[in-house]
Amino acid sequence: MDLQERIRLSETRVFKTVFPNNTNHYDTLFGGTALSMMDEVAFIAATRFTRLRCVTVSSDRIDFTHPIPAGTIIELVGTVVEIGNTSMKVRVDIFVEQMYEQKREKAVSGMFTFVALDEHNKPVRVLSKEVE
Ligand SMILES: CC(=O)SCCNC(=O)CCNC(=O)[C@H](O)C(C)(C)COP(=O)(O)OP(=O)(O)OC[C@H]1O[C@@H](n2cnc3c(N)ncnc32)[C@H](O)[C@@H]1OP(=O)(O)O
Repeated sequence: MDLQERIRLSETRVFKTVFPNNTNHYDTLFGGTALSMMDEVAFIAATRFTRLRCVTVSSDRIDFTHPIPAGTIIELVGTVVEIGNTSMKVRVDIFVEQMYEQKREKAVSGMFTFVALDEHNKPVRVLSKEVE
């Protein structure tokens, strides 16, 4: 499998509803909850890309550009966008959709870095020689 195919196949999409148990006193999705969901989706994408044990080593800038109201549907999309030696960057976007109309927009975007580890928790190469 070539690199582009591997990136395509590891793209990870998760839909969720924004119910009141995840909202703040403004009746919008709590930012910390959004970050947790994003890290999880990024983790799944990194794991599906490498099929190795992956840990989050860093999160870069996260932009919250639109509030996410209670009673909406969100889609989180995680994509591997940069591959290092033992690390990789995964971008996660959150799109918000209205339930009862065809309206969708990007609300949050952020970048997470993961490191692949061996069974002794030592960093290992993300890609085998044959994929490179
Ligand atoms: C899914 C989860 O819930 S994971 C839980 C939260 N995460 C964790 O607990 C991880 C804790 N951190 C660690 O265990 C260690 O920092 C490790 C094992 C990830 C990395 O150990 P290090 O000694 O920093 O490893 P090392 O210096 O060899 O760097 C490994 C790679 O990570 C990159 N890296 C290390 N720190 C950072 C950082 N802060 N930001 C971006 N990249 C980093 C390095 O550039 C290197 O990348 P490359 O091989 O592609 O060039």
